[in-house]
Amino acid sequence: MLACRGLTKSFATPQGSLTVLDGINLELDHGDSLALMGESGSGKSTLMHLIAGLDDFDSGSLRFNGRELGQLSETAQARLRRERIGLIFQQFHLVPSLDVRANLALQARLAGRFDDAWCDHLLERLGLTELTGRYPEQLSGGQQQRLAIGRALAVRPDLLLADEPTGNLDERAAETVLELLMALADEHGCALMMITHSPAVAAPLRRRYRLTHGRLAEET
Ligand SMILES: Nc1ncnc2c1ncn2[C@@H]1O[C@H](COP(=O)(O)OP(=O)(O)OP(=O)(O)O)[C@@H](O)[C@H]1O
Repeated sequence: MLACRGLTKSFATPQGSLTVLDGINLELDHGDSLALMGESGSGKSTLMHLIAGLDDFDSGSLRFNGRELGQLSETAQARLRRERIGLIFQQFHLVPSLDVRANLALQARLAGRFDDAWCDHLLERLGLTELTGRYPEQLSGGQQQRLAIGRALAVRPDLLLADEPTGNLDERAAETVLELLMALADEHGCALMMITHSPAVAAPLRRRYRLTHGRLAEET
């Protein structure tokens, strides 16, 4: 479903060009799950941003569902990503003026993929049914992150990208959120790529990769 080949990315800095990704090869299939680990500054978020289309790569190839992203128009790329990729960040990025149900449905509505029954199912699975009329500020951190997971899944994506999704949560809330994230990705058959610093968080995922000096290596 996702195939990166020889992806490179450098940033211009006052000290000169900084090569962050130096030939990344990676494949991810439906139902697969992968932890992306590495020191702070090793390029984990940069790689995720390239896959999500939040930034451009310098060279290499990025194929998603059999299509070379670089060959699609900006609009087609944006549509593909809006419809097929769900993003979850450490900060929840919920809309303060929308209640739980409206936040959950937001991306799916924008992508033209809203399904009432699927949203109800997600609310139920995420333990948010009783809270549907509340606003984000009336939720705990764990509840907010569960809602952000629901929003990403509401679109029925092929790929979920999660950047330290439990980084802002205490241990107990983190555990619940992770279990739900993995269970729902599994039930829905979508691939999951998760950035984490924690070996314990990475352990249940099918594969673990480490970024070092711009290169990606699988941990055995
Ligand atoms: N827009 C930018 N301009 C210049 N340098 C950048 C830019 N974005 C990221 N970098 C640099 O690229 C490197 C990789 O950053 P990135 O955020 O991908 O690391 P990370 O592995 O996700 O780190 P962390 O675990 O701390 O979140 C860092 O040295 C960072 O300073």
